[in-house]
Amino acid sequence: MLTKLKRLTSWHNYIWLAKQVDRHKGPLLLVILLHVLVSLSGVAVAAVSKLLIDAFMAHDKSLTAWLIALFALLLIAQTFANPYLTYRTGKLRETMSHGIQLRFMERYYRTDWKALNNYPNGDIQTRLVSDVGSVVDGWTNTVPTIIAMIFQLIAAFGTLWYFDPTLAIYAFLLGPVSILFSWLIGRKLKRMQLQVQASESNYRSYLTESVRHILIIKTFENQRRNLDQVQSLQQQKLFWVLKRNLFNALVNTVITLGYRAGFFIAFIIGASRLARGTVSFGTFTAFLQLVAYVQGPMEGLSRTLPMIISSLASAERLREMEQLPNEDDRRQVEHSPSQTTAPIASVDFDRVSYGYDPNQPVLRNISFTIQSGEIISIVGTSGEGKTTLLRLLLALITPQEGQSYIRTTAGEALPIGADTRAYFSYVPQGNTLFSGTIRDNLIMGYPSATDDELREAARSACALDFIEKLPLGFETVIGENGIGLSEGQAQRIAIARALLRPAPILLLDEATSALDLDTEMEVLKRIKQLSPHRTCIAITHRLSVIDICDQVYRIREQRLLKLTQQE
Ligand SMILES: Nc1ncnc2c1ncn2[C@@H]1O[C@H](COP(=O)(O)OP(=O)(O)OP(=O)(O)O)[C@@H](O)[C@H]1O
Repeated sequence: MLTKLKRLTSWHNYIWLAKQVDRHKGPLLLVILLHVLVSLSGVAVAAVSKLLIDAFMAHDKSLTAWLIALFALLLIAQTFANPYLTYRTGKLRETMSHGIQLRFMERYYRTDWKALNNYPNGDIQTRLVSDVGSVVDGWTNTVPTIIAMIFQLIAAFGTLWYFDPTLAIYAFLLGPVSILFSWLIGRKLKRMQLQVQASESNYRSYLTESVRHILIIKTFENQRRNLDQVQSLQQQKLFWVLKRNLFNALVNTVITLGYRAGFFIAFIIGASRLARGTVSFGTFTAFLQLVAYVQGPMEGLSRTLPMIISSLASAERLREMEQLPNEDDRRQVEHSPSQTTAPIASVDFDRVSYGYDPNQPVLRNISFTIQSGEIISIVGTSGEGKTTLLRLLLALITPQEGQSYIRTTAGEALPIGADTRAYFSYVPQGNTLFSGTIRDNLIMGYPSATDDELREAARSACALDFIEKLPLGFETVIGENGIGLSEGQAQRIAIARALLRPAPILLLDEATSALDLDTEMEVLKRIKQLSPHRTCIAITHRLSVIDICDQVYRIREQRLLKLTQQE
């Protein structure tokens, strides 16, 4: 925990926070300026009110007229400045958080896939929404408020000093003690803020998962248990939120006590001096307003501490994501292989070993050569490492030992990495459709596909018939995860999506498991007849499919074995 606290206040966080505002300096300066002007206008109103009362008392008509006009002008300016400030702050907050969120997502997509496995969806969402919000609030609210308060404090104290130095000193009394006190207890507050954020993340992660798995919760009649768990996480969150709030309330009480005591003493002294005639009515009126502008900022500055802590804690959490390793991007290729790369000759693995935990290999010393156009089947019992092999091909994970290449007909050997993903099209296990139309889903890997290409891919995946029977055809809107379609239909759309992408190697991870045997055979035959031929690596549990494959491999005890016809 102590190292966490040290990290929180490390200068890296301040530098990171400063970088976030780089592209918004102009609008931020405007917001700060408006904040300062609004604060100073309060002091100006107090000063003018004093001069106006004194001018009234002195029966100075021309000065009174000028001051009335100035007084009205200031009040009108205040009325319009506030809504304008709210508008500008709102705009800055939105543009800033959109920018940070966009950069976060860009970075997220480049992050090593395995490193992201440690972060549940809810946690990522908390960082993306709450933490970005807290960082942006720090810039658009806390920083301008602090600067404006400092200006207000100096101006109010200076004005009061000018009118009556003794009253100024009383108004200032105890303020610095409050500020010092609040900064001293800041350390404890930091610890609580981190706990609040951690409990918030756990809670969100659980809610996200519960919503995603509603079907399982209902069918396993797990509602009560689930609600109990929600309640228990709520209690944990409540505990830390209340603890922090209680602590904040205590601190605020002490600060307010200092503030009130200062006001009380200054008021009594001011009133008695008014009675004795040593201060004017005008000065006393100004004092009543200015005392608030001296003590208000001091109180406010003490109260900004939790906001600063919260922004720092969020900066730390967002930086943590940025520090995750990048996936291999030695040669980022942003184009499709059909346009710029030579046709492939083969995919080669040379003594590749991999384990999610390096001490426990899932695959060991795997070697194979798959020639272009071949259809390969990989079989093996559950948990042997078949999906892991596809992940290695897609460079989602990197071998701990050995080499893997794509060889082109031009004789190049391209090491498999993030950039060689352009050679692959993939149908993962499970339902991976997005909400949107069927067309939106199909063109994901090939946005410029023509209608004919779309229909051809759907036909090859045995999906055209049922799509055309839908009233809106390819424009039919489906829900998240393909809600509204049967499992087999969703699978055929996922296959069509992969076929449409102009990539020479097709990876199927139990992609036909929800299809009946005839449809499965039909889909695989059509893939085999595709022109140009594609290399296809299919994981399957159905031995009947094996007949149409050129090679069959089995994974057993971490090894890859080539099966002969007899086996
Ligand atoms: N993200 C991961 N992190 C850690 N271990 C993992 C991860 N994914 C898989 N494993 C482990 O790696 C091993 C191989 O898993 P893999 O998914 O490759 O098996 P599989 O042969 O495809 O199984 P199935 O036929 O059930 O899909 C398993 O022991 C599994 O627990």
